[in-house]
Amino acid sequence: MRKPIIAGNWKMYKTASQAKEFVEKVNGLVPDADKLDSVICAPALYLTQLVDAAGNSALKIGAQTMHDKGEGAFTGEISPVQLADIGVDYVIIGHSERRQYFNETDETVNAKVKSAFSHQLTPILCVGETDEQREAGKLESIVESQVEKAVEGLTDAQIAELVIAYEPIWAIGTGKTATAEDANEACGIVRKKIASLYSEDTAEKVRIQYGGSVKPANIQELLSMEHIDGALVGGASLETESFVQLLEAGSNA
Ligand SMILES: O=C[C@H](O)COP(=O)(O)O
Repeated sequence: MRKPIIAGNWKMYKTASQAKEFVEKVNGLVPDADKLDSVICAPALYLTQLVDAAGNSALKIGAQTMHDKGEGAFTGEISPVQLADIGVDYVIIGHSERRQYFNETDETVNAKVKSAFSHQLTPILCVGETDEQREAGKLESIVESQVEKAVEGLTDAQIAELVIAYEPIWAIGTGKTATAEDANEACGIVRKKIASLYSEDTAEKVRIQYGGSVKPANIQELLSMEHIDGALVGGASLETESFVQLLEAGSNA
C-alpha cells in the first residue's frame, strides 16, 4: 500500500506575510505523517521562513525548481545544497511551465532528478502531454518517453522514493480536469513504463500523483483510482480551507 502524497504548488503567488500566515493556520490541521505526506512547494524566497513556520508539524516544505549543480557561477539560480541546508524536503522538477517558459528539457530534468537524490531531496517529477498531442493519439508515447528520459541512471531504491506527477497540460489552471478514468489510465501508463524499465516490484512502490484542476470536489474520486496516489495542486492549494480539505481527503484515501 503506497502512502498518499498531496503537494501544493503555489507557483508565483503570495507575499511573505500571506505565506507565513497560511502555514501557521494549516500547521495544526495537517494529518499524521504516517497516513499522508503533506507538502507545500513555495516560492524560493520564502522557503527558509516556511521551514521555520512548519517546525515539527507534519507539513513538509518543497521548492518549485532547482539547478542541478551544487554550486557555481549561475546567477539567479538556487542549488540543491542550498535547499537541503535550509531544511527543504521536496523539489518539483520539470513542471510543464518550466519546460514551456524556461527551456527545461528531458536532459536537464534527468540531471536535476539525479542531483536532487544526491542531496537528500525528494523530487516530484512532472510529466504530461499537451492537448494537441492527446488529440493526435500521442499520449502514451509522449508520457513514456518523458518518464524514460527523466529516470535514466536512477537506481531501484531511488525509483521507490521518487514521486511522479502526471499533469496533462490542458488541465492545468483551466478548470478542465481529466476524468478520473483518463487520469488513472495515464498514471497506469507511467507505472507500466517504470515496470518495463525496472521491475513490477519497483513500479508498485513509485508514487504517482495526478495534477490539473484538482479541488475538494473531485479529489476523492481521483484518489479512489488504482494508480493515483496523490495530487499536485496549484490553484486549490492557495486557500487554507481548500488545502486542508484536500489533505483530509488524502488521509482518508
Ligand atoms: O503544479 C500544479 C499544477 O500545475 C496544477 O495546477 P492547477 O491545480 O491550478 O490546475
